[in-house]
Amino acid sequence: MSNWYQQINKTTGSILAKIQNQPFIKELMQGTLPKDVFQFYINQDALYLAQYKKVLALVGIKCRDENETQFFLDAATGIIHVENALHQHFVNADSFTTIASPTCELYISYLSRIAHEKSIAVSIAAVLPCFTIYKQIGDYILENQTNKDNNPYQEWINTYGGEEFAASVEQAINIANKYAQTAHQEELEMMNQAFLKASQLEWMFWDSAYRKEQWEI
Ligand SMILES: Cc1ncc(C[n+]2csc(CCO)c2C)c(N)n1
Repeated sequence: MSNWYQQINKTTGSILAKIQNQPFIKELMQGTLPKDVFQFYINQDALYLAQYKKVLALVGIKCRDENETQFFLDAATGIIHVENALHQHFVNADSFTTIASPTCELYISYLSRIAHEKSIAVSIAAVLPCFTIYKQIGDYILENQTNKDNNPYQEWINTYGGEEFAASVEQAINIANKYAQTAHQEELEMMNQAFLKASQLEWMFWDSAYRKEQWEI
């Protein structure tokens, strides 16, 4: 499979279009997203990132090439530095919860299960939408917004749009494509399923934040 990502990105294109149309993304772009909704998102995202960085570290040590290992371990440490700074900037410590919402729990549990139980190729496919969807959404907002000077969420938008993040996303895609090249049919299908599921979970994560999803019981 010479360009696995190009194919799966095309197949899952309708999910990206649906994310662009989510009220969370529209209001984030307009700067009208209610503060409490954004706060809920940042809080849940902090819980997500705390687990996601461990998943990335696990993916890193499974890689067969030391440059790939370095890439995922750097990405994991990058989360500690960059994203924690962003969260500290936004999170009001008094209202911070340590309880993951049902969707947050589902997403981190899913990634953790895949990284622990499946091959390196499938594990990379599962962690990839986290990179690619945020890049696509960051770029989409930067290209379409008209309020860069007065959007209260500009710092968040700038983190995921633009050049610096693009280089890291490209590297993640290249590594995924490399493993897809030597994957057999059954493994390719599992890669596709993992990428699809993680993309669906990205949609669900924003949807759950917009609804400030709670445990019903
Ligand atoms: C639910 C959720 N999904 C993806 C990201 C974006 N993201 C988190 S870590 C990372 C890789 C290294 O920076 C990326 C792109 C997020 N914040 N929250």
